[in-house]
Amino acid sequence: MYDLLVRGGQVVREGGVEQADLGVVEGRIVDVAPELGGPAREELDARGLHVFPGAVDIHVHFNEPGRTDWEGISTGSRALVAGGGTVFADMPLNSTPPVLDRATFEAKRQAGERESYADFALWGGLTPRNMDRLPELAGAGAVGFKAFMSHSGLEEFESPDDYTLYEGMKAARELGLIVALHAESDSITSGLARRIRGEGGRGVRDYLRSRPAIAEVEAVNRALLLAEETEAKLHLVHLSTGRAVALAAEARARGVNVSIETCPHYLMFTGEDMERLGAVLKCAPPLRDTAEVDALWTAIREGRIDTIGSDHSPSTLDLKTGEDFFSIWGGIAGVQSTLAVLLTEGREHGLSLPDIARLSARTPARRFGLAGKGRLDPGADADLVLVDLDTEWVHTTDDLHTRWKFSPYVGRTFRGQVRRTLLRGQTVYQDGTFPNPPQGRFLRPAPVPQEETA
Ligand SMILES: NC(=O)N[C@H]1NC(=O)NC1=O
Ligand SMILES: [Zn+2]
Ligand SMILES: [Zn+2]
Repeated sequence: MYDLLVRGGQVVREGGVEQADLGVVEGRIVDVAPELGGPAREELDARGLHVFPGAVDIHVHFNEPGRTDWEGISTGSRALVAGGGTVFADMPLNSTPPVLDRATFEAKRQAGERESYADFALWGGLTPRNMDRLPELAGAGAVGFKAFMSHSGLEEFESPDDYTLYEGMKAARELGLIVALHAESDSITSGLARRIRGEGGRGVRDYLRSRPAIAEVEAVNRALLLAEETEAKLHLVHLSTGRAVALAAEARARGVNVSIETCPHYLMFTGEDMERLGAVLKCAPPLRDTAEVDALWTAIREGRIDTIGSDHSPSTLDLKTGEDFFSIWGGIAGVQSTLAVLLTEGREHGLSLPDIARLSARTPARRFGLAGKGRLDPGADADLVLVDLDTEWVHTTDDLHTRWKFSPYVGRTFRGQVRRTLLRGQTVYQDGTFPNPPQGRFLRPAPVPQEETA
C-alpha cells in the first residue's frame, strides 16, 4: 500500500528520462517503474509533465533573524518551492546577529523549523572573531563554514586575512566540513574602489571597473593554494569568470578537493544589462561580458562547474535606490528562478534534462552530505517537482513570492513552468498556492566519503 502514487510522468534521473510511476511510502520513494500496481491512498496524475528532483539551493540569504524586512524564511522558502526547490542552505549573513556560534545557529534553526516550507541546512560563519567557535558550530550541525575574501558589505561579518583563512581551513578539515569562499581580492577591489571614487566615479561602469576579473582570479588562486596545503574541502561560490573556473578545475585535476558554483545571473546577464537595468542587477562579483557568459556555459557543458546556487540576496527597496551605485545594496533576488533559467537558457545552451537535475539537485545534495535529497531513486525523499516543459510564460511581478517584488527575471520569457512541488510526499506548492502549513525540517550533513566529493 503506497501513501502516494505519482502516475505517468517523465521521470528525470541520472541515466536519462523515462515515463514511470513513483510509489511513495512515509515520505520516501520506494519504487520507480512503469505501471506500478496499487493500491495507494492518493494518486497524482503526472502525465504530460516532467518529474525532477526538488532543487537544492546551497546558497541563499534569507536574513532571519534580524533582517526579515529584507527577506525572511517564510517568504524566501515559499519563493524557493514555487520555483521548484525543496532544500536550501542559508548563509550565516545577512541575518543579524550573524551565525558565528551555537546560540545564533540555534536561533536560526528554530526560526526555520517554525516557518520553512522547504527542508534546510545552515552555514556557519568563518571570521576573525569566531575561530574558537567552529567546533561548536560543527556540533550544532553546520553544513560548512562561509568566509568572505572581500568586504561582505556588513560590518558585523568581517573577512579573514590569509592567516585566519589558513587556520580556519585547518580547523574545518579536522571537523570534516567544507569551507565556502566568496573569492574576490579585498586588496584589489578596495584599492580600485578608493581610487575610482576619489576621481568622482559613482556609476555602474565605475563599479564594474572596481571589481575586474583579476580580483576573482587572484583570490581563487590563493584559496586553492591554501586548500591544497591544508587539505581542506573548498567550495567556491558564485564564480563569474572562465579563468577562475579553469584554475579551480586544474587544481581539482591535481587532487585539490574543490567544488565550483556559479549562479543563474552570471549565465543570463552582462555588465551592459547592469548598466541598463541598474540596482536590480547589482551584485558582487559583478556581471561580466558575453565572452565570460559563454565561457561559463562551456564550463557547465564540459562538467567543470558542479552546482548552481541562486545567491538570493535581496534587501529593502530603499537600499536598492540611490545615485551612488557603490552604496546600493549588492545582491540579486533569484531564489524563485534558478530552475526556470536552467530549463530555458540551459536547454538552449545544450544541457540535457539529467544535466539540469544534476546541477540543481544531485550534486549539491551529495557534495554537502544531504542524505536522501537530490535524486529520484528508491530510498530517497519524495522531493519532487512537476514541470510542464512546453509552456512558455512571461514572468510578472505577481508571480513573485519573495518579500519584495523586485527581480531581474520579471519581464523575461521562460519555457518550462513549475506546476507542483512536493516535499517528502506532501504538496508544498501547487499552481500559485501553498496548500499546507510550513513543515520544513532541519538537515544535518552526513559525513561524505572522500571519493564521492566533488
Ligand atoms: N552579503 C551578501 O549577501 N553579499 C552577496 N551579494 C552579492 O551580490 N554578492 C554577495 O556575496
Ligand atoms: Zn558572495
Ligand atoms: Zn551569497
